[in-house]
Amino acid sequence: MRGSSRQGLSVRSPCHPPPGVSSRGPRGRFGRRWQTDAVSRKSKKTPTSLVSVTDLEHAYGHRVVFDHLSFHVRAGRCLVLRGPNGSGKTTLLRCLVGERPTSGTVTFDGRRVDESDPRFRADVATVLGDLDFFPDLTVLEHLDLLARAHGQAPEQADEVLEAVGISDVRDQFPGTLSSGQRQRLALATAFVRPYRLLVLDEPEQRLDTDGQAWLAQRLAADKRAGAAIVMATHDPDLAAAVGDDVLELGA
Ligand SMILES: Nc1ncnc2c1ncn2[C@@H]1O[C@H](COP(=O)(O)OP(=O)(O)OP(=O)(O)O)[C@@H](O)[C@H]1O
Repeated sequence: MRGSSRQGLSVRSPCHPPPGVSSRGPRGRFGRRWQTDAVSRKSKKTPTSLVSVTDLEHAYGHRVVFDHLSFHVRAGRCLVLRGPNGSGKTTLLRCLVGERPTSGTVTFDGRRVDESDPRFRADVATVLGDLDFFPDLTVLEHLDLLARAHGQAPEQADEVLEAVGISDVRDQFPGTLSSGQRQRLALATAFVRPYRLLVLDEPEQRLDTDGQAWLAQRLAADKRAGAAIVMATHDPDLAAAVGDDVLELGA
């Protein structure tokens, strides 16, 4: 565990605390760039809080990844998770979308998160890790299936393909795509459907410069449209372009 002088946020790394720092003391820190009221030691549940996290802890066996973590995310805001490899960003994102934490609560729109709840699934889009695509569905067929499942017009898949910049591979199978094209397809699976909360794990990875710029613009537009975003990223430019609040996990 490194660093302990923190403004109220509790994040714990898997490592040992330094001398004088309680193993249950507050950890993590606010980024300086984004003054925030969305991340606080004590979660303030307001009518516009879409996501509320209260006293969250997650451990793998005896290894505590974080504890005493409380924050909330409002509609139209983006919370950026930062921190070195292994600091717990993915684990936290997974807890937001249904992985059972060791203790603490996560609510979405006032209800405890339950990934089997159709309302939750309708409202929350995720791009977490490398997605498993059906090997014998084309790029277009994947998006078409998702668009229809979420009640979208048939042309929605084509529009998103165009927007994400992979319309030229629309008839290819996922196994034939480059890694950057796969990432664009992964993002398209979220963008082809409506959502109130978007949860992203390093969405910038494997994107070229144009793709990164487009992604930042798209996420900014999502916020203006009222979506909440929680995003782990190692890209300071993307964080600066989209983030309103930042939660740094230590290591
Ligand atoms: N299923 C698991 N079983 C045991 N330990 C795990 C498991 N998943 C993650 N961990 C451990 O939990 C810690 C946090 O992992 P996590 O993937 O959340 O980190 P991260 O901040 O997302 O890292 P990165 O920046 O590399 O993506 C790591 O030490 C990791 O080894």
